[in-house]
Parts: sequence; structure tokens; C-alpha cells
Amino acid sequence: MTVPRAPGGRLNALREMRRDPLGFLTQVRRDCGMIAQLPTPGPRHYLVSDPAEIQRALTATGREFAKGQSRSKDPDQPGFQPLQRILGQGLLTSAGPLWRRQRRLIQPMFHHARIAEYCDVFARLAARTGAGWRDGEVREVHTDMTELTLAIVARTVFDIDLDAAIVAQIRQWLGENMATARRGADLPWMRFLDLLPLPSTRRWNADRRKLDGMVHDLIADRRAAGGSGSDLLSLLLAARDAETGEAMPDSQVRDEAVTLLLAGHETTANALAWSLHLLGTHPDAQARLRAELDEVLGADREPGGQTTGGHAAGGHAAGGHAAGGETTGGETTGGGRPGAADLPRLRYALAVVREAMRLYPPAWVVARRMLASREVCGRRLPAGSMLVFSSWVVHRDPTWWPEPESFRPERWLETSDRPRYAYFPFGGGPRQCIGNGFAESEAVMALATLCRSWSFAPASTDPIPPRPLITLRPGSAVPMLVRSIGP
Ligand code: HEM
Repeated sequence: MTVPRAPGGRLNALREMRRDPLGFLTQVRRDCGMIAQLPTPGPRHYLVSDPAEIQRALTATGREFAKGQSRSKDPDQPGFQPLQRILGQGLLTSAGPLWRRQRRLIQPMFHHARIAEYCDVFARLAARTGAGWRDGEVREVHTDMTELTLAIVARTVFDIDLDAAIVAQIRQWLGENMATARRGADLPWMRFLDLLPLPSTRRWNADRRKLDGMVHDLIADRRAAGGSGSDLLSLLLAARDAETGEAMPDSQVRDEAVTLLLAGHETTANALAWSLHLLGTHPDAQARLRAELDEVLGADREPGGQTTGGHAAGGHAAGGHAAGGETTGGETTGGGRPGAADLPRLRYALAVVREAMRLYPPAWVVARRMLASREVCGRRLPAGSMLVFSSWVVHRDPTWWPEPESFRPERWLETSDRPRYAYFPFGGGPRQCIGNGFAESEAVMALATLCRSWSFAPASTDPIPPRPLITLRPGSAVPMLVRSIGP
């Protein structure tokens, strides 16, 4: 049985896929069913939308699937992935024994007990973000959430401050280079543009050199200080090869550090920005969340996350005016701030985060290369084929989700017999996101802290289109009117 192809002729389909990837993939699923061949040049790409097949591929532990495009059938060879150009051989993009060793080494940073320790930092830094706001002003919350999540990962994983130059450099890199980073993702020949002195390539190279220099300075500082802390850099610097006893080369430490700084904040920032947008456009859900926060954290609160000392976070107001919600700078004094012990009871808050990631999955597509010929959805596919799993498509598939386009956090509090892999924002199997538990706790803590002291309403009626780059970002500013909630 042949696999259906995206209709409309290959060139037209390719143009459409590049113009509107989300709409195109959704249409292909609708027209062709659970499996369809995509119009990409080079190795064959198949869109697979059956949760059982997605589970089979992602959770396979043998030598059947690998990450990245390549002609190689060796699972230890990392194939091409656009992100390698910035992340090198870090955890996200490496393969084989290197990946296994590094995953074992880094995993303890993300153990449950460790995340519980981080919860206080999540809430404290979220309160600091709120402390920089004024009652009645319009905030661009995607920028605010990006600064917050970057500060969180910098503090928890690296023990460095938001004000550090490297944090500013990462922010600049992300702002200016994300489109270049995706170069070659679906048109392999575009990778050769890297060899031409285009302005985008020159900017990319200059920014990358700057970023590398900063990471190497950070490594040198940590090494000079004895590297005995419990943060990731100290852990990587202290690691010794079991056979040779050698330390990890600085280039590997650099790749892991940049991977975690990048993978650890961009995705969560998107999840939080979409969550606030959805709460703003669904006042009932926002009211229900606030009722849960009052019940779990107590009704006493400080208006607008009022603060009492130190320095408030700088911010990105999108206009508006100051009116009350005074800050005197610094860390908030508490006022019923959530902690790790509250997490199990913040069920609606978690439901909001999960529902936001269902509708706007930050990692909207995951792919695997087949190392051997096999049957997928009843069709035999050749070795070397790329299977493409789009959480955007599956998370909105009416086969699994009643009213798929509606924002309904309640669905996460109901029992359901939908297949496990009808929802896979963090991927699955051995290469599942290492920051899965970290990200969910962080998002719940941040949302609980902010929504406890502030209400959110959209400041514009313009719809916010999703922008599918490497992550699914809001395609425009997300301006929200923030109002301080009195005690
Ligand atoms: C809402 C937030 C997040 C989402 C949606 C997300 C999503 C994902 C997905 C889908 C993958 C698997 C990719 C694949 O199989 O090809 C992944 C891997 C990864 N993520 Fe996340 N992530 C999030 C937050 C984080 C955080 C907070 C960190 C670290 C602090 C992190 C670090 C990583 C790393 C290192 C990998 C590679 C793991 C490996 O291959 O062993 N992520 N993430």
C-alpha cells in the first residue's frame, strides 16, 4: 500500500509548507490520515499522527531510531539537526556513548528533590518580575517571561545572576538569530548559505564568538574558584572519565552549558506567555485559578507583589501609566507566596499550564530517523526515512480531543481514555526532555505567584498568531493590561 502524499503538486506543497507549516501539517493530517509523505527534498519525510506509532518510535530503546538527518545507519552517529550550529554536541543534539554519559551525569540536577529546592527560586524570581510592574500598565508579557525564565535557569542551574553579561548575550542571540538557526531544517541545501558572507551569517558568527568567549570566561572563573559548588558547571568540571580519569574538555562543558541555558528557558517562556494570554482571554478560567490560589495559599496577599527592599527587576512596559502597586525594590516579603509543598494542591494551575501547552506546544515538532526498514501505520518504509511527529497537529486532533480548539483546563481534571501519546509536549522515551519536571514546576510556581497578585487582560483585540521557529513563539507582542489585586 503506498503512502498518501500531501496533495497539490510537490512544488506547491513545499511552498505552502514553508509559508504556513502549522496550517499545512494540519491540512495534510486531515486530507491524508495518520501517515502522509511530506514534499521535502532529500530523505523521505513522513508526517505520522497516530499516538501509538509515535509512542513506539519515541520509546524504542534498541537501535531502530536516531535523532537527526543522516545516511548513516549507526545510532551512535548524530545526524544533522539545525540546533547543532549553536549547541554543538550538548545533550539535546549528541548521540551514542557521549550522550549516555552526559545524560547520566546531568540527570541529578533534575531529580525531584532538587526541583523542590528550586521552587523557592521560581516563586522569588516571579515575585521580583511582578514587583517591577505598575498597576494599570500594559506589559509585553512574552519579554517579561523570557527574562524571568532565563533568570531562573541562570540562577538554579549555573548559580549566576540575571545581570550577568552572558544572560544579556543569550537574550540578544535569541532575538536576532532564531530564523538563521532554523536554516536548513526543511531545505538541506540552505545549510550551504553558512559558507557565504551574508549579513545574517556574519552576525551569527560574531554573536557566536562572543557567546563562546563568555562561556569560556565563566568556565575559567569557576575553575579558578575550585569548582566545588553544586551547580551544573561545577558538576561538569569535577566529572572524570571512568576509564581514563580525564576531565571533560572545555568545549564539551561549553556545549552542555549553552544547551541548558537555551533549552532551559526559551520553551518555558513561551509556555508562560501563552498561558497568560489564554487566561487573559478566558476570564472564567482566570477567576477559577485565583479561587484555587486563595484556597491553597490563604486569602492574605500583598497588593501587586509589593516589595520592601533591594532592587526590583527592570522590565519592558508596553505603554500605560503607573498607578499604585508601589514597589520599594527587591525581593517580596512573601505574602502567601507558593512553595514546593503547595504543588500537589495547585491542580488547576497545572491544568492551565498543560492546556496551554496542548494548544501551543513549545516544541511543536519532533523527528526521528529510521535506521532500518519497518512498518509504520501499516506501510513499509525504507531505512533512512524521517518520521515527523507534530504535537501541534496531534494535540488538536478531534479524534482524541473533544472541542480541540477550545481552551478548557478542566479537561485535565477529568478522567479520559485518550492514548498516552495524544499529548507529548516533552517528547518521550530515553530522549524525553530532561527538564520536564523542572519546567512544569517552574511554570506552576510562576503562574501562581503572578496570578495571586495581578489580574491580566489583553490590551489589544488583535489575535496573536503562533510563529513556528525552532520553538513555537507568539508571532507578535503579547500586550497585557496588568492590575494589582488588593488584599
Ligand atoms: C515547557 C518547557 C519545555 C518543553 C516544552 C521542552 C520540550 C522538549 C522536548 C520535546 C524534548 C525532546 C526533543 C526530541 O526528542 O527530539 C526536549 C529535550 C530536552 N530538553 Fe526540554 N523542554 C522544556 C523545558 C526544558 C528545561 C527547563 C530544560 C533544562 C533546564 C530542558 C532541557 C532539555 C534537554 C537538555 C533536552 C535533551 C534531552 C536528551 O536528549 O537527553 N528543557 N525538551
